[in-house]
Amino acid sequence: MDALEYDVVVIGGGPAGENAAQYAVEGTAMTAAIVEHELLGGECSYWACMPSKALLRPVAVAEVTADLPGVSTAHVAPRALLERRDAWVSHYDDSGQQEWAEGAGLAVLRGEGRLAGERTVRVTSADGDRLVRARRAVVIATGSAARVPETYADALPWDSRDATGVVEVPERLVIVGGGVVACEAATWMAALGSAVTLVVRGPRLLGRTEPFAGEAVLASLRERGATVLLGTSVESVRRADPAATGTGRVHGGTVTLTTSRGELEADEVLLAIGREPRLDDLGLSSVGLTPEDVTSGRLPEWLHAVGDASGGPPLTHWGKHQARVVGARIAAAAAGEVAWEPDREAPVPQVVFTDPEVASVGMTEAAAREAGHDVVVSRVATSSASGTALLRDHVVGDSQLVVDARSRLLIGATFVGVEAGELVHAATVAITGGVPVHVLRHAVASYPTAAELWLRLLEELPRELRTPPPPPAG
Ligand SMILES: Cc1cc2nc3c(=O)[nH]c(=O)nc-3n(C[C@H](O)[C@H](O)[C@H](O)COP(=O)(O)OP(=O)(O)OC[C@H]3O[C@@H](n4cnc5c(N)ncnc54)[C@H](O)[C@@H]3O)c2cc1C
Ligand SMILES: NC(=O)c1ccc[n+]([C@@H]2O[C@H](COP(=O)([O-])OP(=O)(O)OC[C@H]3O[C@@H](n4cnc5c(N)ncnc54)[C@H](O)[C@@H]3O)[C@@H](O)[C@H]2O)c1
Repeated sequence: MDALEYDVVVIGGGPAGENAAQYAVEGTAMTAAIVEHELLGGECSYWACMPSKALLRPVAVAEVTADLPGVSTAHVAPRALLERRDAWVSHYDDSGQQEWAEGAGLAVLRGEGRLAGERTVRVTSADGDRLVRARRAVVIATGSAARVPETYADALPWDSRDATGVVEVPERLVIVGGGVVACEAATWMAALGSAVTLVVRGPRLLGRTEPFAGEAVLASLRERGATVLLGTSVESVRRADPAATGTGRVHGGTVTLTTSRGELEADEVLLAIGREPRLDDLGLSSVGLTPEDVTSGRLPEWLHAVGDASGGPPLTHWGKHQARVVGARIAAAAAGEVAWEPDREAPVPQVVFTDPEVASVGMTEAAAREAGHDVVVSRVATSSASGTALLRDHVVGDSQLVVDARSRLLIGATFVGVEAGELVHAATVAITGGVPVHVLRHAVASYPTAAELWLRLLEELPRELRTPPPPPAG
């Protein structure tokens, strides 16, 4: 079998894979190929970020109009909302992405990619197998898949693809999980008309964020009619006539869940209990590696992993950042150079697009204390700046900074409420740049913008943090 040859071969054409390929060869004479077995653009473009945010934005705007005298109240129009989603996923057609890739000088090889030895990828498609050799590097960018434990498998539950690709709106929807997918999906499915029940194993929603953030989302979901059962585990699941009807359609008859609080009946059950890197069946053993080697970064110099497949935070912007770093490393190594990288580890921001919005970066207060920081916290109501208060009548939620008192550096921030997703970026910049809080106080926000909340947060810090730390004794 004649092998194709490229400098760089990327397995998986999601946002991480695309960025790794682009950054590795851009401005060089090198060539790159992306191997993709589904839609170029990946989970994010067709079944995750894009459709979910296309569904959530009109819902959020309607919520604001209901809380903003001076405009007529808008209502969600389910059919039009689903059409908006369909437009944002290009009707599940990736020809636009293919054009982008070709324009960027990247080859797209359609088929399933598997490692088949050092610097070698076997691509299997309906046309048969092809070997593709990488002169310099192979990048694993195969993303992640939703977790579906055995208990649920026979009931053919919905996963996030069904929720973002919803076609039939189930009358009664049970969502298992209390994380990001569960909270966001509960928001748009309730807006589409489902009676939503969240079954949450843990004691709170959004367990990895500050407790006050999960509490605000809990109150809001209950206010809009969702039932949220905290501290509840699912013991068994049965379904009448399960049927593989297709993505976003109800997968059969009534589902009965036996939980630690009794039985629940629903027309559909959405599993939102986390994702796992897609590393099985990737031919890792052909180069003596296991999935754990990939997620712990024990890789030979020619092999890289980026995005969800790397086991890092499963977020598009983080995967793309990793991919740009890896791409630049590959390009620099090919030129006999070493890519410049900052000493400070980049913090990972995340925005949860619920109402209220939750945005965070860096460490929570509890994580910072556990890591041994001398923690100072400043927390204010998000409504406490004129610029935030103006945006709607009832601005709910708190915002908080976590500061290391010794270094005066910001190490974490959480914003809940209006413009949270925009407010958090200043925190990301401050942490990335190592800007101490006494300097940050001199970054003046315009009046009356939401960013003035920063002044309120910095004013709440102890006065001694308004000056540089005293020089070390002796
Ligand atoms: C419902 C939902 C909403 C989300 N919303 C957000 C959000 O708002 N913001 C955010 O930052 N993150 C969000 N995420 C997370 C985000 O979707 C992922 O972090 C992101 O898609 C990861 O990108 P990736 O390129 O690593 O993987 P993916 O996007 O999963 O792409 C991997 C690609 O590899 C292909 N592939 C896999 N195996 C092979 C193989 N063997 N051969 C060939 N091709 C292969 C797949 O077909 C796929 O196209 C959301 C996730 C979900 C589930
Ligand atoms: N806006 C965004 O950035 C966004 C939106 C959606 C998804 N995502 C990404 O996708 C990833 C996956 O989202 P997710 O919500 O599926 O995962 P998650 O890790 O956010 O939440 C999983 C939830 O399921 C619970 N859980 C885990 N195992 C369970 C079990 N066996 N039974 C019952 N409950 C169980 C956990 O306690 C948690 O509440 C997230 O980590 C996130 O990074 C991001």
